[in-house]
Amino acid sequence: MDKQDAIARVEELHRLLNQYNYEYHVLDKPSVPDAEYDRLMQELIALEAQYPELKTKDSPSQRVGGQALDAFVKVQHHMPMLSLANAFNEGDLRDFDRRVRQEVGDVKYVCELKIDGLAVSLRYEDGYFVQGATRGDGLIGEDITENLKTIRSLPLRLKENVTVEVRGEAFMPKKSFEILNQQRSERGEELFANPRNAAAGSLRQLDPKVAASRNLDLFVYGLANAEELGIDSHSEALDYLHELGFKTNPERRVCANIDEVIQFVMSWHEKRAQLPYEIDGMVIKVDSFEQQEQLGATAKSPRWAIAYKFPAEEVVTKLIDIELS
Ligand SMILES: NC(=O)c1cnc(OC2CCCC2)nc1N
Repeated sequence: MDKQDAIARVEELHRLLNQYNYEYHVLDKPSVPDAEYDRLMQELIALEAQYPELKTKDSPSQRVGGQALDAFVKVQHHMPMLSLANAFNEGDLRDFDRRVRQEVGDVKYVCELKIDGLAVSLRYEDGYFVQGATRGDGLIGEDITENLKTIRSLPLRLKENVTVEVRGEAFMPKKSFEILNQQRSERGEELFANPRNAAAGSLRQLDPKVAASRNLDLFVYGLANAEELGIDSHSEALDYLHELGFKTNPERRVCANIDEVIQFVMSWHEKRAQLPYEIDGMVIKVDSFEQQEQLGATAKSPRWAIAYKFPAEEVVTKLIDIELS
């Protein structure tokens, strides 16, 4: 194949592989068999070997591209990553609602599952993933771009060529956690205490190949620069993120008042055991960005959002049957 044809074919392969990856890992609805995906990937790798100048950073072949690092570079967040104040019971939620309505009057809330993983910030420029970082102290995080690229539900290129700063939670599904600890137990290695620690430990690996082996996943839940994109509410921002190709959590609900919030929150206390990932509570946010602006934030946390923490279950320690020698 001559270079001109190769350029066109590589672009088509990027489009196909990104689409099939999106269908499989974001929609969980693959439209082609894995063998077709693998065949196209092999074709791309062969063309990139034949024409190295066609191997770009955003290529689907470069998800596990990075060399092992010596250390993580620090990153200053364009917009600080705030943390959440906590509510522990219905009264705390009603107090939150009262404070909010005193300030801004009638509000709608968006209720989301609180994914128990690691908060990350993702930067995209003209539709391309350019940098990912941990929360750190909220102002300065660690650059874990190469590790985040290994998460298959993280799009390397968006469906629109926009520049966005996105917040999300990287997590390890329960099944992946169990398999990982089973493997570590067989190798006599120290076990991870929970999926959150396993996800954090995986993303802090200096070698992306280790992160790639950990089957991490990602839900995005915030668009930091939504207002400059002319979006008026958090619920619209989440719909837009989904249209861009991100994986958003479908179990969210817009509630008209705190009674609906409380009913929804309590319904998930029991149901969460059936989820394929761990949640440690719910996050309640004022929907309107104008009202969020009016409410503002303290040094640490927004006044327009609160986390409701589920009571910790009594930890039933799973005795690992120890081979009695
Ligand atoms: N772990 C979660 O699922 C989660 C965490 N945080 C937020 O939003 C915070 C972020 C900054 C202000 C509101 N939403 C979430 N869903």
